[in-house]
Amino acid sequence: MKYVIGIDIGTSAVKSVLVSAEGRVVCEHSESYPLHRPEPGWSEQNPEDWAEQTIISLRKLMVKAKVDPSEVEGLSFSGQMHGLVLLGGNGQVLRPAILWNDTRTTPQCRKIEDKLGSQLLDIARNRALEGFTLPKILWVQEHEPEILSQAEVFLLPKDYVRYRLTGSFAMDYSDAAGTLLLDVAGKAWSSEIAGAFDLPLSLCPQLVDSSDLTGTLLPEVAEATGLLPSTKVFAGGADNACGAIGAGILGEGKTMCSIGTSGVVLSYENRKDINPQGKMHFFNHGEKDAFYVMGVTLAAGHSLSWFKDTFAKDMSFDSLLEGIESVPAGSGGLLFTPYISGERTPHPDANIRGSFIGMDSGHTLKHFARSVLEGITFSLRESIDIIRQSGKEITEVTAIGGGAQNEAWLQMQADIFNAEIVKLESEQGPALGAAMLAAYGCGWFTSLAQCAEAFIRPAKTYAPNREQADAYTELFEIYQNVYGQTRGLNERLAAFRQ
Ligand SMILES: Nc1ncnc2c1ncn2[C@@H]1O[C@H](COP(=O)(O)OP(=O)(O)O)[C@@H](O)[C@H]1O
Ligand SMILES: O=C(CO)[C@@H](O)[C@H](O)COP(=O)(O)O
Repeated sequence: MKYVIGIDIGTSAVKSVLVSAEGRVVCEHSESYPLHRPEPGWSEQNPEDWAEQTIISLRKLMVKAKVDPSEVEGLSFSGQMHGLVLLGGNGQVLRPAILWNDTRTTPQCRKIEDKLGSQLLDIARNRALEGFTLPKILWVQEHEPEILSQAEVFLLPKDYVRYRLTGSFAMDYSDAAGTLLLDVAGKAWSSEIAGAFDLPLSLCPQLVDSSDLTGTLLPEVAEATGLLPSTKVFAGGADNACGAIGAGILGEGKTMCSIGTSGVVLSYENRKDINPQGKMHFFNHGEKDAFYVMGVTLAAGHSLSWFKDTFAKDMSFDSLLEGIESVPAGSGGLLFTPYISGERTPHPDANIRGSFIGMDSGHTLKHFARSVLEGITFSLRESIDIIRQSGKEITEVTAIGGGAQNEAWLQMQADIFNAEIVKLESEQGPALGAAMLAAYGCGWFTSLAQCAEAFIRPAKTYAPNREQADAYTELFEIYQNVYGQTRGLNERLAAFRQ
């Protein structure tokens, strides 16, 4: 039997999956690492933790799976997007990585908009958002100039791990698209954008396609993981691009909803000339020369894990959510907005914070749990609506990520999105997508779409329930009012956030 490995460098953990030539996930292993919040709004991780835990995770995967290392032909990566890793001349990490959910860079975003004006949307196809990489580089330029002056190259999280496994630098287009330094349609680093901020283009690594071979394992890594040094390492892609591959979003009209730490609604796009005017992200796909539009809820799964850790620490997700289907739509008049770390789509606002509106003495933990799920799903519906307004039809959505494990939540997505929800046999979309890039890169298939036919298996479909969907249409309208009604209050409260 032959195998490939997909490695997802997530925000909370690295997940490795061993996938057989028939597309069966025969073994998986996960190792977590900490996230540091040294100041309000900051979010950092230690790149060494990603590298160490990836090696540990691969070793444990190989021990558990008991397969001969010679049967593992290749591996590839999926990674949390946008995180800035700055490396010096010897490849040493110069400061902790600044992550996608770090919101310190509002002034740098305004600076980018002022300097580039409409050029930004014309070239990078995306607006300046706190989570993207260029604002983070400008923050370091302004606050830690001595660090930037030592930097030889910047990488994104999975590129750093790949560098540690192979010794070579590269970045694929799907991840480079989230830096704001890429000419997305032209597939090249933008000298206009880099030049506007006095950044040398040499800071940007070599660009590759997601399925390109970037090397083989360093001998010491092979020894530590139990793999062979000849194991082929393919570039990989952004977690959302890999999630799209792992969910079979490989053709016009296909849409997915991923609920991980963040939440994402993503739709395939093969036209490179569309310009969503910054309302949605527009990024390169992991499939060569394809694209996707995407809306992001910053704290989707994170809202639920925050709620559980704060109010029901000793409960598992399953026990917290047990019986929520018996709470009616609208959670007894309780409405939650998931803005606990600010928001992106449709409100790019680092200052907004979440709310529970309508708390009543009759509400129980179950009402709160259901309203958290409803608020997260309403926020994702806002992205669905923007995509529908752009002329795309969305009648079916493939659900992936940790949030796709709960049946009641999947039914709620069908009711709130007014679309059929397809659950797959494995909700490990990004890691599976990374494994598919390796399988395609190894030449097992002639296209990713052919690989998807062999690897992706739908498990169950959830159809909208008319009565519930009608109730949600009314509730969604109320939900959409909360942002405007609470924005001013949150601006005033920001001074008290310590
Ligand atoms: N049993 C479950 N039921 C519903 N949601 C869950 C369950 N387990 C995890 N989740 C949600 O999934 C999220 C983690 O998803 P995952 O895709 O692993 O995230 P990431 O890749 O960002 O680390 C958690 O924050 C939680 O909200
Ligand atoms: O910032 C974005 C996309 O633009 C996030 O989707 C990150 O890529 C990480 O997401 P998780 O998979 O950890 O939720």
